[in-house]
Amino acid sequence: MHVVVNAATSVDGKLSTRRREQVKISGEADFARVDRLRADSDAVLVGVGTVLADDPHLTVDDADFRTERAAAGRPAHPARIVADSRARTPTDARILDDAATTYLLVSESAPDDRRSALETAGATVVVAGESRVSFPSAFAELERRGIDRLMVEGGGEVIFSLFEAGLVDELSLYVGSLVLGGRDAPTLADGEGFVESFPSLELTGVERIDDGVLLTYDAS
Ligand SMILES: NC(=O)c1ccc[n+]([C@@H]2O[C@H](COP(=O)([O-])OP(=O)(O)OC[C@H]3O[C@@H](n4cnc5c(N)ncnc54)[C@H](OP(=O)(O)O)[C@@H]3O)[C@@H](O)[C@H]2O)c1
Ligand SMILES: Nc1nc(=O)c(N)c(NC[C@H](O)[C@H](O)[C@H](O)COP(=O)(O)O)[nH]1
Repeated sequence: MHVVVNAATSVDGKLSTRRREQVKISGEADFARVDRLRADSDAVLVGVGTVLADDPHLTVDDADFRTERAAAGRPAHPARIVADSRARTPTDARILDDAATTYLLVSESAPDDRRSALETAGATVVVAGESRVSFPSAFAELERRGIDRLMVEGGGEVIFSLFEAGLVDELSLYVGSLVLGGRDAPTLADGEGFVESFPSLELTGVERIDDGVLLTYDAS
């Protein structure tokens, strides 16, 4: 599986405010680039933290991109994936509508009633990990289901775990020209943090977009 992490941060490295409210950091051109990245992917993954904070839809906006996918025999939208160990995703979340397939990655500790409520709401549940979703085994299962190109849109907890597991191949980071501040605001990679053997990246691109800059890295 090829994993591309895409996110937008403020110049001080924040994904959103200390209240975890969604902030539109990207401008029009960068959101168009993100839409292209989604259209080129078999699936888009976020953590349950992002679902609870943003209620995202994670579909392709551009009709031409959807037509292109259909012409290639692919569904109009990539599959959507939520990492959600305890099946906390609300059953009325936009990500569960029938616009696209939605996989819910849960752990063995997810309550049965929550699992079946979310299956009834349209999710395809994949169990991977004892108390927390294990991305290596979840990705192996998703690969068996035909997902080769995965886009990850955050948030900071999930992105840290993917770097920790050595599962990131590419990173595209849009840095918007604003300061969000906040010692408790989510950043690109939160989690426990590294104290040694820091993942090192190779800078492959620097491009001005809207009033910010897009940095692309090879991480494999
Ligand atoms: N600017 C951007 O590009 C961007 C992108 C995305 C999100 N955001 C913002 O970021 C914030 C959400 O980020 P977040 O870090 O709180 O949430 P997140 O990374 O989206 O989700 C974190 C949750 O995922 C679950 N999870 C399951 N398996 C995991 C694993 N192996 N490793 C890590 N997490 C795992 C955990 O909950 P369980 O233990 O219950 O499973 C964890 O609390 C929101 O404010 C959102 O607006 C911004
Ligand atoms: N590239 C990017 N720039 C931003 O300024 C921003 N706030 C996000 N945030 C990513 C997060 O995952 C959002 O929840 C989805 O971008 C919402 O996706 P929809 O529009 O509902 O499909 N992503």
